[in-house]
Amino acid sequence: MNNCPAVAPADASSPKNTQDNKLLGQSGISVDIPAQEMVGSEFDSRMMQRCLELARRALGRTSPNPLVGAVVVKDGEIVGEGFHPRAGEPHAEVFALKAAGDSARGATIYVSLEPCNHYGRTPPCSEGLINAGVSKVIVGMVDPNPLVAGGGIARLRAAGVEVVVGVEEAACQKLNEGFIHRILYKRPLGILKYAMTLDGKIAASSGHSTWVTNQDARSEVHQLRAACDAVIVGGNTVRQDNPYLTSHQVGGHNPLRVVMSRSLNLPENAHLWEVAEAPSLVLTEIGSSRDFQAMLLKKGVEVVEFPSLTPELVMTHLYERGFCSVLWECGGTLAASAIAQGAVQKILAFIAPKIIGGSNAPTPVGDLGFTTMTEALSLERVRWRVVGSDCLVEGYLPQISQ
Ligand SMILES: Nc1nc(O)c(N)c(N[C@@H]2O[C@H](COP(=O)(O)O)[C@@H](O)[C@H]2O)n1
Ligand SMILES: [Zn+2]
Repeated sequence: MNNCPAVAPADASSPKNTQDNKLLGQSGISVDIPAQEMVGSEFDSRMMQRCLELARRALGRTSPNPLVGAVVVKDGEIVGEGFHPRAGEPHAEVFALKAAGDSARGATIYVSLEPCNHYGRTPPCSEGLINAGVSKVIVGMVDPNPLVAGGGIARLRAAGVEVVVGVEEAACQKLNEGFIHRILYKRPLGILKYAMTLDGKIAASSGHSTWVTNQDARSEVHQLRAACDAVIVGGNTVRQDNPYLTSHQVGGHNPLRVVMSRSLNLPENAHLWEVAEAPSLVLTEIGSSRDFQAMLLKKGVEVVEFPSLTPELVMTHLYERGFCSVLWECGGTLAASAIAQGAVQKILAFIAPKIIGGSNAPTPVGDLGFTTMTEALSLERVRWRVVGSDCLVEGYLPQISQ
């Protein structure tokens, strides 16, 4: 799968989904390249792919910052590499320049995101590159952050550095679709993931659901968790499945495991209350059981009370915590509310070639209030691929007018 995120909305303050399917390079921020056309040589593409490979080493750990990789090339050879490890630490370019040392003078640097041009937690990379004497900068994508937004490229060009923009642009945007969404919409990207049988059920009518999909699909879900900042379930999922929601990867990142429960009618001994491996957060409403809250706090589980617990407010809360991407792994009722409230932009549906039947067996998305097929949400930029014996369908939701 290789598609790019929806970006460049008319109103970037809106948390709702967007139908605007333009590439970042085509809109809002001006970039002098036509999208979809190959920019740069095959060698440039290979170097940019190396940048993305380096960037992925920090998967799940950089929010609210992006994943960025950089490679310094001199006389056709890589002389320095780097990636951004986490917010507050130096940017990818700084690590790559440091590794290159004096060889950076007159060299070309590839970087998957436009070099920054502002004083944030760290100083501007544009100045660092100019001071190091690089002669050419090859950029994957323009930084949507309004503090940068083409300013890094302009600064470099003003200093006489040659700049090429848009090498492997779609792949660079895809890697940072959560960061882009966060910057443009002031919300994390919401990804609804579910696994269902060929007849559209996520469990048997008894509630039994282990396992709908094969091991390959479950490993893919573990990788997905490792790349996300948080994973959300509702109380029903805790009661019925008692999940761990970890990435099951040695040394891999674990997302914050979030439970939404108005009543706190939850089991006392759920796996999610074991926080040695990964942190947990319970979101509830004011007035829910103080005793249960005290028990959770004692076990190290964070509890936050809302006057009214809704997916929309939860996404606002997670944005304020600095998150870029949130995985909804909930049941159908919560999934429907999350979709209706614009808390989901992307769908990942694993479909297993199995039939369970049962008119009461649960389905992935509950009532959306639609009564005709013309109201159905048609996904955009749909891709699918086979994962073991299952099929994974990926797509983006259109904007819902409310
Ligand atoms: N080009 C580039 N390389 C990196 O390694 C980066 N982390 C970024 N990030 C951009 O700068 C903002 C964060 O700045 P501070 O880390 O706070 O100094 C981030 O929002 C991106 O716009 N860019
Ligand atoms: Zn920087």
